[in-house]
Amino acid sequence: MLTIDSIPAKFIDQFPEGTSIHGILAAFLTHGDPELLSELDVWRGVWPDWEEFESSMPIFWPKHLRASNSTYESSSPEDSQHTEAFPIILPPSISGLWNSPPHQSQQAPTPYETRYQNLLAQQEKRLKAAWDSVISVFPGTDWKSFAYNWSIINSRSFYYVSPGKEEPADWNDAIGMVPYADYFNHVDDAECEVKFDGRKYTFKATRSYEKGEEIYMSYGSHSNDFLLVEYGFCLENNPSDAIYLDDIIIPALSQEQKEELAAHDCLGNYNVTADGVDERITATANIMSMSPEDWQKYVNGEIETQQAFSLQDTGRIICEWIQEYLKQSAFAVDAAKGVLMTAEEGSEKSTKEKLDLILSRWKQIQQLCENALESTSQWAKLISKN
Ligand SMILES: C[S@@+](CC[C@H](N)C(=O)[O-])C[C@H]1O[C@@H](n2cnc3c(N)ncnc32)[C@H](O)[C@@H]1O
Repeated sequence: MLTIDSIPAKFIDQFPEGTSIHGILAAFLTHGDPELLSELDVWRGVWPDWEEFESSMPIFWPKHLRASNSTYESSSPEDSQHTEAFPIILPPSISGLWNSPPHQSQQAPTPYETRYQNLLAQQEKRLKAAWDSVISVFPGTDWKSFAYNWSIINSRSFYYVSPGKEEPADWNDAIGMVPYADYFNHVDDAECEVKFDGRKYTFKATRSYEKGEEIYMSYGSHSNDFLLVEYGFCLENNPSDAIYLDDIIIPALSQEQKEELAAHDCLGNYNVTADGVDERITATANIMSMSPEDWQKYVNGEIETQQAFSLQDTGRIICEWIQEYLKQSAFAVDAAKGVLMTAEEGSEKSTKEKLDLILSRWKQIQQLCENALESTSQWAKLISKN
């Protein structure tokens, strides 16, 4: 394995404190001892090339295709600094932006971890921090070489924590590279069991495979927005696909409601899947439709759920939130189609491919919203009959 433990200490010690393991591994692949690196040649020989990352990962797309709430003007020092506004075409979990109100980002009383939201901004922050560290040690570093190695690690690493060490505060840094195991492609419900015993990985097929059949593994239960940003692809069939309603719900809450919800761990990360909404969304819709006294009784389990709130009121509020997301999706689809028309005139093939990918992602989101609407309205009606 290639981990922080296999890199010579004198290489690691050059980096400023706080440099991510991800950054040091990428720096090692870029500037490490050629003799040590030559041992990895066979493995590295079949890695994808830079062009593949450039075309598949939104972080490397041209600026007009990746408008986001990132505070980094650009992850690439080669990019010129544009100030003009670009249409928002990426899904909100990726861009953190909306085409029409609600456009505020999450206003929680205390910030919370949005692991599956603001994806591009979070990724740019990690890459930029790693880049700043590497150029402080190797000022002449070539941006593309480093960004390539950083992306290789980003898309091909496995969970790894050094023996005897605590898990790092940032889960993105619990990483190591497992030669050849990084050839596995991802499906959500992979028929392959992956185990890590603290030292080594084992991979075991959980059914028999035909000769030549591809064995997939699972990279985790990730939404398609996450897969697109981190790995450059979306799954057609993804049971873990989800969208988030935070930017719609949180601005509609009073400060007291936010504090109350935060105290019950029900503020933020409002997750919608094709099956419907999570309990936090239900609890939040309830706080809006119930008296404060009843809500207290309900969260403390002092009254039966069915007596506690009107399912129709709760269901109606939730459906309005999902409709709001659908409204946003119509704006983004129009914006993406507008960009597509200009791209077609200039017959820019790679731009067209990216826009087609974004449009197909939006289609998935719209279908997910429709399914969630259907299951929420059924749930509201069905249970109220009981
Ligand atoms: C760990 S590598 C997997 C092996 C990869 N095919 C290779 O050797 O380059 C992860 C990359 O594989 C691709 N990938 C993995 N699973 C995929 C899938 N289900 N559909 C499309 N691309 C996938 C993506 O480009 C992703 O960034």
